[in-house]
Amino acid sequence: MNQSKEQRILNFVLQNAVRGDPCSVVDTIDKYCSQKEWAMNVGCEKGLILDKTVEEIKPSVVLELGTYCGYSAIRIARLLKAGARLLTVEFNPEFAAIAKQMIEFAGVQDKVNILEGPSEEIIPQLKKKYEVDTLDFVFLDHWKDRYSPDTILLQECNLLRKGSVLLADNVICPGAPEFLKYIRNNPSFQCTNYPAHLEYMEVQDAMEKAVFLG
Ligand SMILES: O=C(NCCCCc1cc2cnccc2s1)c1cc(-c2ccc(F)cc2)cc(O)c1O
Ligand SMILES: [Mg+2]
Repeated sequence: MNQSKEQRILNFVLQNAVRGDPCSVVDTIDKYCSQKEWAMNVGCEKGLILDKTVEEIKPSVVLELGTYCGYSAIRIARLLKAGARLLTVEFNPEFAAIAKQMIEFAGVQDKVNILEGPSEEIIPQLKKKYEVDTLDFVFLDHWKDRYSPDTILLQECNLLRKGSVLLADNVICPGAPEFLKYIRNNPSFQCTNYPAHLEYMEVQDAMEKAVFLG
């Protein structure tokens, strides 16, 4: 049975990156996906916006929606302080299995917990099952039409506190128009747009940051 693209990316990392070195894993994925096969990692340009946001917040508890191969989970986890943790949610079991191996190879597995399932099921479990009080940072990178319902769900589950930061990928390409409409018209959020390019392409994209005002 021939390999999936995600398996080929993982194999390239296992053969070319440095075990235990998250930066080399991130750079190796970017090298493969810019030179050989495009894949929907947040990439290096938007990855820098993600890095700066994490460095600014210094979060203790992070939620990522949309793990894929683990690229952004590794980017985030490498910047987390001792004791901080990342919960990352993936819907596709194959992707979750690839991400687990990628995260372990990078050596950040002690900071990362991969949760398998749809966001609308997982989010309501975060407090009781995953012992979350509130979330300091949420990276939205899953189904684009789930961004606004899941932002509402996070509020309903009392998972946001004054100052919680949401960062959404792809608000231009593929686009999340309903989310932008919702979040920019909501007085409980202070929004900032960060124009960028679609990963590995010369196509316009952007990230949207939204700070919850409580
Ligand atoms: O779809 C994208 N990401 C979402 C994958 C959703 C799977 C999940 C659903 C779900 C539900 N619940 C919990 C966890 C999860 S994970 C995506 C797509 C493009 C893209 C694709 C073609 C193209 F021509 C131009 C851009 C670029 C990107 O950066 C992306 O992130
Ligand atoms: Mg994305």
